[in-house]
Amino acid sequence: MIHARGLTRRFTVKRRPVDAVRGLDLDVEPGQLVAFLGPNGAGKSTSLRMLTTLLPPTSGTATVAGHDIITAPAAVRARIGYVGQRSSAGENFRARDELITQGRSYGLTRQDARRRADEVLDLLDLTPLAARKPGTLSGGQRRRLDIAMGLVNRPALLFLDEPSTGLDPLSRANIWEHVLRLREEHRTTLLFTTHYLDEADSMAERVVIVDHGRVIADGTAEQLKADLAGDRITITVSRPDAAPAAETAARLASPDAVTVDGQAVQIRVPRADTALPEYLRAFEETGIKAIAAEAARPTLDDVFLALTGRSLREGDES
Ligand SMILES: Nc1ncnc2c1ncn2[C@@H]1O[C@H](COP(=O)(O)OP(=O)(O)OP(=O)(O)O)[C@@H](O)[C@H]1O
Repeated sequence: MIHARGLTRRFTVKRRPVDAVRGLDLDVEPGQLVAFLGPNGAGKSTSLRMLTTLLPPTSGTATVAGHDIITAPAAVRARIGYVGQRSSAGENFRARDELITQGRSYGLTRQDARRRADEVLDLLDLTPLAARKPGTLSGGQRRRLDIAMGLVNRPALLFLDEPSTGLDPLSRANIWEHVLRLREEHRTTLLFTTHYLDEADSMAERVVIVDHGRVIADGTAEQLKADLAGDRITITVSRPDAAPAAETAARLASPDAVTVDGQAVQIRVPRADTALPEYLRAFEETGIKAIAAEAARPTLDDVFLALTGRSLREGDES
């Protein structure tokens, strides 16, 4: 469904080059649900905009939904849907009319455009809101309308750029319910970008992590966590400062696997169940009293940290 080779995009900002995407290779099979995860400025949106023909690449090639993005952009656009970060619906027309206009722009007859508008309203549970103007909808309802707009042409492949950013948890869950239904009922191939680690982890069957315009990891969330991050154990000690405990821990683990946070020492290990008793024994032997211990499975943030030395959460806050 997507075959991209060496896609790059350079912008010039104040006469300086900015390499937003530095050689994207990506193959997505029909029906896959793929998350594009990365910090601010990693090149996620630029990649999506190239794959959807909204932005010409500086170099590289790609076929999307069977057509070349450079030589046959209209054929690509006819077969895909794109839901950008900003809402695509205007303010002045009713939701249903927006959808009809969208259908007409794809060459549907007035009658077919109306029929399709009603279908997508139903698919996104928006029928009761069909006569409302987009500006009067809540954030979550409006995002659903954006998705409906992206589905008017029955795309085999839908790109969603941060579909749930800025929404409250309930609206986020609701958006996902609809996206998953779409996939189940229509086998739509889905590629979405997100900052939310939990969303990529729980929703996507495949996670592509990008940083500084490059893919730095690609696999199922489980694979990435098992291969790159390992488990994390946290031991809290009775002393106010855990630095001596960290020194003891570093004798059993590699020093960069150990971090200190106040009274707690965190250690990255391949398997927490066997490692934890070893560390507790070592602490006891050196006269360090542990008052609490816990083991945690890794998150995708641990994967990103292992790959880059940075936290994806830091990127979120910036
Ligand atoms: N139109 C543009 N002109 C100049 N620079 C741009 C343009 N679009 C993107 N960039 C730059 O390219 C880099 C990648 O941006 P992009 O929006 O693709 O990242 P992103 O991963 O989608 O980030 P975010 O999560 O913040 O949306 C950034 O440094 C950004 O400032």
